Amino acid sequence: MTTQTNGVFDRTPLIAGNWKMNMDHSQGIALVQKLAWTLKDAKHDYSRAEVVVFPPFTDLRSVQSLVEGDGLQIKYGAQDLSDQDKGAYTGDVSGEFLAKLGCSYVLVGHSERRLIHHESDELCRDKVRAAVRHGLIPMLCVGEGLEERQAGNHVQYTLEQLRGSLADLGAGELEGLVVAYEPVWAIGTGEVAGPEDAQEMAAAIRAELEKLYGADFARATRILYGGSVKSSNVASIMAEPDVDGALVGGASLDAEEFAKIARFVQHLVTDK
Ligand SMILES: O=C(CO)COP(=O)(O)O
Repeated sequence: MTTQTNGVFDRTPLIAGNWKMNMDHSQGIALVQKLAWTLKDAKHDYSRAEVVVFPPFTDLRSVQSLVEGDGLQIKYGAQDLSDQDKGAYTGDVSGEFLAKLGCSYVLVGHSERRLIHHESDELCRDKVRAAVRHGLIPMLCVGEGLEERQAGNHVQYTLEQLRGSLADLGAGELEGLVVAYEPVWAIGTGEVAGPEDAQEMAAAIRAELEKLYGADFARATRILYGGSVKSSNVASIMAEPDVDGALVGGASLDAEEFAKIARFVQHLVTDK
């Protein structure tokens, strides 16, 4: 990933849409089609801002057919995966199956999984490992709640999550890793972390990655911000040197708004 730069480093910005539990497969196809058309009309350059969607599992086969059939440059991934490859794990989905569906990425440890499904750092680590085993790029989500933010422990808390979710994994296994910083208090609330908050954490995450895996790894790793990102606030967040993209929830369900976010980012990169 060395095409366009974000600030100082060679990192292609990444705009990702996490649909969460929204959009059945026919709605999902319509959304991807509209997104692709909107970006095409705007002459979006995907090499300057990568665009990825994370539909529900049940949409993935339909999205694959559309993307492959129409030769779209939009990439897609799953919102979760099992830490196991196959067997008696009712309701779970293997990374092997996701790879067969053409997924490029997979979210690991989204706060809604950590909080609602009580996923531990250790489980997230095993999921990261499963993703890598099947050639999927893990997009590891970390971020503090309101309590840690108010107590001023947010950096320490988030870095602990990061270390725990990557424990015992080597740099060689993690090529392409993406980290998404999503403060829980900013998700779906309309509260956005200030650009300086996003930068503070992104820089701390990068410094930690450097400690763990060395400078080259840290420099190459993309760190996204997520939490109430919209076309009206993405520019200021992306202006920060360590923020390489956005993980967008609600606003990614509106093709025009999501395309606008991707377009803004592409322009920022071009103009930097
Ligand atoms: O959780 C998020 C993306 O993964 C953020 O969601 P919102 O953009 O709806 O706040």
